[in-house]
Amino acid sequence: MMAISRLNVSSRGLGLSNVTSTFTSNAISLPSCQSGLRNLTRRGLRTSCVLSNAASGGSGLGNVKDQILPSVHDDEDVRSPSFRTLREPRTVSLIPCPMTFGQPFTGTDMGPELLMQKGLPSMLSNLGWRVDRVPEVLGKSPTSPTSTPASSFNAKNSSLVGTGAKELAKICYSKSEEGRFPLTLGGDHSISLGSLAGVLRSRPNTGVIWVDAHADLNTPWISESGNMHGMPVGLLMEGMVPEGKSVGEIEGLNWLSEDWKGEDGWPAYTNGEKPPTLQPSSIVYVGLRDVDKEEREAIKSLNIKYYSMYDIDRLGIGTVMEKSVEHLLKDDPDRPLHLSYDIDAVDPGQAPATGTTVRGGLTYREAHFVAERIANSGNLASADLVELNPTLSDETGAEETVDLGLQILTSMMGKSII
Ligand SMILES: NC(=[NH2+])NCCC[C@H](N)C(=O)O
Repeated sequence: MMAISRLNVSSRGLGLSNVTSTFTSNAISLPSCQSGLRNLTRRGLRTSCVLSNAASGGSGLGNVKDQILPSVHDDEDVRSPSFRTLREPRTVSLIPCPMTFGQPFTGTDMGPELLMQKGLPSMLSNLGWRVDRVPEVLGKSPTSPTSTPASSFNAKNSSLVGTGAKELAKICYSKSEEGRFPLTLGGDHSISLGSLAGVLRSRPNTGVIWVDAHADLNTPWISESGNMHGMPVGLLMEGMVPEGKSVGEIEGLNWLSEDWKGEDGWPAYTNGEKPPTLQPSSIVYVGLRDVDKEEREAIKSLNIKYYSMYDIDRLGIGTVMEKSVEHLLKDDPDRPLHLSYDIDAVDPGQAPATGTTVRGGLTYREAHFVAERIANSGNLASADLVELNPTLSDETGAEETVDLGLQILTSMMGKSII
């Protein structure tokens, strides 16, 4: 036990620069991972290479592989994901959302296609899901950032982000209404403004698990960067908008204002309905390690539940996830849950291909466990996986990150070891 936890802690210490440069030199001079292993072992990084074999689907070292098997347990078994808040037959709506205007890098739009090409739809059907493939959500006009006037708010590309999020919100809303599981593939994390708003409109009592290195609790009134991938939680969270201001006045976000007139797929708020919001008690953060000053203050003053990397080191991921699930389900065991998974929650050693890497993240197994435990709650009803950007790492790192994304997705959708 001691040995395992020490190994975890030390693998957190492998910084992006270390790991990436090791892979970079291997990628150029050594074609196979077997050769990579020799180099890595010399540097004492054997774990990382075993992971890269696992990620590449089992080729290479002996029996290291990742199998996609649905659970064989019966409903009584606590390990058996039942997705019981959904309508039968259990259907996942797979929503590719390659939108990237919430942060500065291009390349985040490649995530959905890579995940699809690598077989996500058939993996999901092997897990027992009916798969409803939704056409790409790209957002409508304005079509290019150059045609967009600069936002008068500290929210870069807000018209593009907001219009795109509205399109996604419509889809997540209608799929949730049909009792399906909206599974959104980003794109940067600003898309979750849309997925979460859509899901919350249909299922207002949804509880949220936000797995991320960052809190994404900014608003244009407090953000240091103005990047909207740092704002999806803040824009929906009750208590984050200053007195006398409203999210609906931001360009592109009028669909979140109380006097929204309504359009096809996103009706006006009538009969006392309010625009979707998230209560501070309805979210749990897991994996935080890079939180802006104002976000920290908001987390404390709103009493938002969080488990930072410090807490994960202290308590272990098992306890952290028990407490997270218990926090969200204590008052309503039948509450639907939404899992928003930013790949940058994972340590850059295992997930280098993303835009805002922060050292000291979740290990490979912790990254899986988070998804497995939420699936096993039986309450998971919607999810996002965001911020894969294969252009921000060498080829090996890109492939490992996409493969890890696929494994996290299949874990949250019910893949089980036994
Ligand atoms: N989803 C993300 N990667 N978010 C990063 C946010 C970083 C920083 N807190 C910001 O607001 O700019």
